[in-house]
Amino acid sequence: MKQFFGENYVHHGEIIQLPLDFVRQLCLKIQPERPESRCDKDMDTLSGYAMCLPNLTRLQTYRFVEHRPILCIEIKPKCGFIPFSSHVSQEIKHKVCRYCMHQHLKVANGKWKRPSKYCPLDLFSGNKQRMHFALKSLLQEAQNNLKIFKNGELIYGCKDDQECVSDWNELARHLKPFFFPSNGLVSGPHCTRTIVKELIHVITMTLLSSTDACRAGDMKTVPVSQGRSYCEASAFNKELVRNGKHKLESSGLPKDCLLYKTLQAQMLDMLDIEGLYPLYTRVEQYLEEFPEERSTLQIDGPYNEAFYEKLLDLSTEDDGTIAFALTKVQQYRIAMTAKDCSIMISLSPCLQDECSEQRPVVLASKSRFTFSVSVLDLDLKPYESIPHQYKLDGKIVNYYLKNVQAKDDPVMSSLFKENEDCTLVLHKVTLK
Ligand SMILES: O=P(O)(O)O[C@@H]1[C@@H](OP(=O)(O)O)[C@H](OP(=O)(O)O)[C@H](O)[C@H](OP(=O)(O)O)[C@H]1OP(=O)(O)O
Ligand SMILES: Nc1ncnc2c1ncn2[C@@H]1O[C@H](COP(=O)(O)OP(=O)(O)OP(=O)(O)O)[C@@H](O)[C@H]1O
Repeated sequence: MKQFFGENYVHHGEIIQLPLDFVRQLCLKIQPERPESRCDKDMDTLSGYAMCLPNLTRLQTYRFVEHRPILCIEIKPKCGFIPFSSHVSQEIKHKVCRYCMHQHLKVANGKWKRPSKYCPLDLFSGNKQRMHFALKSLLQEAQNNLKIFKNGELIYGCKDDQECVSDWNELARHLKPFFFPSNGLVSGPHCTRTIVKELIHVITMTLLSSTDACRAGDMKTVPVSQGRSYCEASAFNKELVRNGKHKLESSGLPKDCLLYKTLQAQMLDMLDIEGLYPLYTRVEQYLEEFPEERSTLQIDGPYNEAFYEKLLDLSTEDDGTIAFALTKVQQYRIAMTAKDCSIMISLSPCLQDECSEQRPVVLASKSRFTFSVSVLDLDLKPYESIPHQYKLDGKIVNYYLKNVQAKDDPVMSSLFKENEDCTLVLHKVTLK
């Protein structure tokens, strides 16, 4: 993933050996702390190996400022484009993004209590107004897309499935010394709003800031212009339409910022899961016939130079070969990974005379910060998860069409009203 994001933003960690007894004890200790929804996954307690990663809630580049207070904002932006593939069978997928559709299914399944107004297409638009709206929406309903840490400790966002810290006044109290160090701002709702605005501004600027070159930088996946640059379900878009404006601005992302690189990696999903699934089936059938080929085809790695070279073929013309199917499957896995990773932005206050040209600096109205950005959770999504992706895609779209779009449509909604007359009411009956 370093090829896509750049050397400095991906921390591959180090493999370390641990005593088995320590791992067993650790597993027992963390198990009760794990969110319920994650309990289907277990820690590997038998290998005796672990990955040691740097603490990304800390600044990554300038160790000497480590003693300073540090803020870290973690954003899981999710998929920032609407599929442009001709394999898409439902028109709605060309209009409403997956995140916005998925919100309805997640609320119905009880994963979240309320839907979020966040739409990834607003964040990835590069338009400051839309980005501001997206970030504000994340602050209103953080779900698993936003966390804020102060000195490494979670101060805002969901700890687990149940417990969420989302009090803006409390957040402002934590942030005030960072943004208004010499005070001068009275507390109250105005103060809270001002601080939140400052925070959003700083996040926007860091997300749009230049990052170092990466190897895949010249790899033109797909121009953003090919798909729709806004999502019809975005609350920002709906508000514009209500106000009689129909053209949504998309300023485009600077080509060297981390959001742009993330989006390019996501866009390696060129065929959409609907176009990809038959290719996955082709690979599966081939493997059934020639199981010994699995390692030659590098299905499970090694993710080396040869693997990377194959990813560079961006053609979408299917020549019926296994090679074509496999390339698309592996590109899809990269895209999936980029759709589910998190961006960590660490900020540490600095004084004007301490800021040199070598250090990236972001300015707020009354303070300035040195910062670092990193990408987290970049282990490649497994080949085996493709059938699950295919099923989930169908579920998300069908749920949306049945329960959301149908209700917005006047003809369908009258059908629903008629159906309401047929509601079966169950009464409790006491048997004597
Ligand atoms: O499919 P999605 O979009 O729901 O993404 C899953 C995430 O749900 P989200 O939508 O972000 O709430 C999901 O997030 P949570 O664990 O629910 O916070 C995981 O990141 C999951 O990845 P993996 O299967 O654990 O490797 C993610 O699964 P993958 O699709 O990335 O495999
Ligand atoms: N190196 C790190 N530095 C700081 N925080 C981290 C680091 N790695 C993970 N985290 C925190 O832990 C959370 C979960 O991490 P991550 O998503 O990588 O785990 P996972 O592999 O998906 O978890 P699971 O074990 O449940 O499968 C992240 O969202 C982040 O808040």
